[in-house]
Order: sequence, then C-alpha cells, then structure tokens
Amino acid sequence: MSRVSKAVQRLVGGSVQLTNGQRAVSTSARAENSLSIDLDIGVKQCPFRATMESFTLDREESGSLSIPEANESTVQPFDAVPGPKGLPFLGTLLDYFKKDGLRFSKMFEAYRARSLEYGPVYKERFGPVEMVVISDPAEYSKVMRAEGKFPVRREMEPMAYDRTQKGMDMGLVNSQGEEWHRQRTAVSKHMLPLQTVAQFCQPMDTVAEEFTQKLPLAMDSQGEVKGLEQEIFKWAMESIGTFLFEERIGCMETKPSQQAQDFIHHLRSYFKLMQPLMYNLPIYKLFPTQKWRQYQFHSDRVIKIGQSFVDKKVDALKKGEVGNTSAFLSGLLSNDNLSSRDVTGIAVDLLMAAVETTSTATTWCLYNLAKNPEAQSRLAAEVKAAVPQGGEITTESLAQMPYLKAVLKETFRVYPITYATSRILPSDIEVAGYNIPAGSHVQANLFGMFRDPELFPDPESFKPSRWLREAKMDPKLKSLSNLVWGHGARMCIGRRIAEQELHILLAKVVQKFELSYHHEDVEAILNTVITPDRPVQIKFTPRNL
Ligand code: HEM
Repeated sequence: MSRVSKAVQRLVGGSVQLTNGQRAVSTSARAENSLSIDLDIGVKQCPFRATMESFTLDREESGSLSIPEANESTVQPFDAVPGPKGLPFLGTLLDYFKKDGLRFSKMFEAYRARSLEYGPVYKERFGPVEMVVISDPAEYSKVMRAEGKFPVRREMEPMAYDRTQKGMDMGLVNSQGEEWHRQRTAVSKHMLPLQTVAQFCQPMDTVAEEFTQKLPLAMDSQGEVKGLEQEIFKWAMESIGTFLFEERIGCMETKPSQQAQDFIHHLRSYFKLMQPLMYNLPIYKLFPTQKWRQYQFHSDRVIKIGQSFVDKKVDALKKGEVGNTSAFLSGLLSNDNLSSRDVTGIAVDLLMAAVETTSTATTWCLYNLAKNPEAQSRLAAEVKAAVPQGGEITTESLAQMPYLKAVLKETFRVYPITYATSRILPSDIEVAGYNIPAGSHVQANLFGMFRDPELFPDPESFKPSRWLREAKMDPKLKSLSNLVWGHGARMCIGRRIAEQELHILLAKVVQKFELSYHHEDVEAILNTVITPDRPVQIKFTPRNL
C-alpha cells in the first residue's frame, strides 16, 4: 500500500481506495452531473488573497488538468502552517470549554475568528483530529482540483460507527473509494437527470400547496405560526417522500400518522445529538456514554422507519404492484448492481440528508424574507408575473423566476447551513505557500468566505439582487455559492431535488402570504447544520391579490 493510501486510511479508517496521487486530475467524474465550479477568483485587494495563479477550469473542459507547481524553494513545510498550538493529545479542545471562549455549537464563528487571526490557511487539532482550514477561494480551488476520481470526505464518525456496530452498509454518505463510486453511479442515474427531477415538480407543488393551506390552522391570534419549524419539517419529509418512496407519507394530514410523527421526532433528536458527538473525543467508542445511548436510540428508530418504507416497496415489487421502474426506489431495487441491503442504506441516508437540510434552509429563507420587506415584495411581484393565481408551479414558471433563485443563494450566503466542506487529500499540494501533505483533512471555511467584505460587500445584509445578472458579479465569485452543495464528483446528489422543492415552496408561500417578523433577531447555532437558535416566530398575513 502506498504512503498516501496508508495516510488516508489512518485518518478516515475503513477501506479507502484512492487514485495514485499524481498531480493530474481527471475531470470525467466531475462531468457526471455538470455541476462543477470554478473558484479561481481574482479579487486582489483582500489581504488574504495569495498570489493569484491563473489556472481556470472551464465547465466544458474534459480530459486531464495539470496544476502549476509552486516554486519548490519557496514552499514551506506543513509544520510551518500557522494555527493555535493546543496541548499534547487534547489539541485545542479546552479552548471550546472556557468561559466566553469558542464554542462547538458556533464552530462556523470559530473558523472565521481563527482565519482572521491566522490567515488564509491555518491548522487546528481537536484530540486526534487535525483540520486544515482554508478561507481563500482561490487557494481552496487547488483542493478541488486535487480531489481525484474518488473524493474522500471525512466520515461523519458517530454515524459511521453506529452503522458498523449495527452491521449495516455504510450508505452513500460515509462509504469511500470504489464502493462509494459503485453506489454513487447507481443512484445518480435515478436522481440527477433533469427530466427525472422535473417529473416530481407536480407532486411537490401539491405538497407545497397543502403546506400553505395548513398554515392558517397553526396560526395564533397574531397570525404567527407556533411550531413553524415543525410544520416545515413535515413539509420537507412529505415532499421528499414523493420522490424517494413514490408515495404520500401522511405528514400533511391534520393529524399526521404516528409513523410520520415518530420519524420527525427521532430525526431531529438524532441531528441534535450528532453535533456534540462529532466534536468531542469519541469516548463512546470505549464505553456507551449517555449521549451515545440516546443517539443510538434515535438512530435505531430512524433506520427502522426508513427500512419499513423499503420493505413495503420490496413487497409491492414482488407482488408486481409497482410498474414504474424509473421511479426512484423501484429503480434502485430493480438495479442488479445493488443489493436490498445497499438500497436500505442508501434510502435511509437520503432521507436523513434530505429533511433536516431542506427544512432548515426553508426556515432561514422565510426568516430573511420576513425581515426584508423590499426583497419580499420583489419576489412576490416576480411570482405574480410568472405563475397564474391559483396555478401550479411548473418547471417553466420556475425558469422565469431568477430573483427566487437569488433569494435562495443569498440565504445560503448568509446562513450556509453546511458551513464547511470536507476532503481528505489524495496527494500533497501547495496551499498559500505551504505544503499540505496527502491524508490531511482540508476544509473550506464557507461561513468566513461568505462574510468576507472583500468578496461580498456589505456581507451582513441580505441582498438577493447581488446574484442577479444585472449586478454583473464576477462569474468566478458567483460560482462560490455552489460550495454549499460541496463540489466535484461528490457534490450533494440531492441538489437538484432540493432546489426544486425549495423554489416551489418559497414561491407558494410568498404568493399567498405577506411575511413579517416582530421579535428579537435569532442567532445561528450548529445542530450538525446551521439552524436558528430559537423558534422563529414569523407572522403570516394573507396577501391581497
Ligand atoms: C438545502 C439542502 C441541502 C444542502 C445544503 C446539502 C448539502 C450537501 C453537502 C455540502 C454535501 C457534501 C458534498 C461534498 O462533500 O462535496 C452533501 C452530500 C449529500 N447530500 Fe445533500 N444537501 C441538501 C439536500 C439534500 C437532499 C434533498 C438529498 C437527498 C434527496 C441530499 C443527499 C445527499 C447525499 C446522499 C450526500 C452524499 C453524497 C456523496 O457522498 O456522494 N442532500 N449535501
């Protein structure tokens, strides 16, 4: 086994297969979903920006790319990378427990603060885990180019350990190397084609319509929806259910089924508990701590419910009741390259990955719109022009709503729910003048980049129009917004589905209601993804048509 493979295995555990680490990156896998991006941004005034090397990668480019070598004599060794020193064994863990110190629940703030202190690249160690954090987009583009055919993301340790203990398949999120590629290839066919995604526009429109009809039932006398997040969560689950399971789950009923309610409860608790387990020493591997037992309890329930959906579909297929093998789950089950064990792992992963992310993104979008009446009016006018009142939202109407898309982009800029990317380097690369060795865990500091005034003027303000064509944003800077979905061959596989769901829901809500916010500002906090730190009490007033 090569030095590189060993180093990577040491870091991520399990069997990882990597390309050979040469500095030639095949773009064929990136072309898989044509969602590749270019981050070589030419913003020169920022003190962070390292010398701009011009190695642009065109979207249409294919074949192999050669990355310019930095002048070896000026490249400093990895040990010279700046960063907080920390203690032997513990690293900087204690910094996160000090009164008024940094917080794991505000990790995105910690990344930003550290990068302001240490510069465009710094390293930090939490116990056994060392991270290299990059805050300069041009420097991060070197990581993107080096990721190879089988990009390795650091596994979500508690999730992976739990699955190992249960003897389950790793699923798409945590598998690596050839095994990841096998699953990804099989799943992509059923998730990425535009026509496949478009087929679900109509059922998603129906679910969004039901959401807007249900909202008034949950309003108090002020027009505020108590438990708004809960309602959004139900929508997210029902909406993705139409795609994943080709059936209605029952979350939009006045009294949702017990199964739907249980799923929501367990999934939310699961995500909440994952956060502290991910950032502390993995003591749970030595003995089952209370948090670990709770996490396992909720994970058991989530997996069982996911499994029950798959089992139902397997039975239906056996009885010949499901004819449409182009539908997602039926398609996977009919795929000879996937066992039913594979399919369960994948379906549960997708459900877990889909619900918390889209519902949190929706909450942030509604909050931003409620707090920014001008942006909201512009969106309402756009929706009015594109969608006949009471009409369905279609792929055609969505194509006429650039401001809607800008609202989502701007929401992700202000609250990038996945606040950092993750890659384990397959080969040594130079970043900002330092050698970063193969096997390093490297992250892009998205929150820091998105709030960098050199990149985004007036970064704390919510201004969707900055993303519009008329604003003439540098295309390379524009492509930075894609990073909330990750990058390259391992980019979020649910992106198209998620965007479609979110666009439909936002358009529907704004078409029917005027949103306003009359409370103290909420703050962002990490519950695995960046969520509001308290219930968001938005007032919904029926819109005058
Ligand atoms: C607002 C919504 C969402 C956001 C912001 C988001 C973000 C992300 C990000 C950042 C990654 C890591 C990508 C990388 O490492 O390059 C990811 C991976 C993934 N996402 Fe999403 N996601 C969202 C919705 C969804 C939905 C709706 C689904 C499923 C229907 C989904 C399924 C997945 C899966 C399976 C992976 C792992 C892919 C792989 O490793 O090959 N996500 N997502």
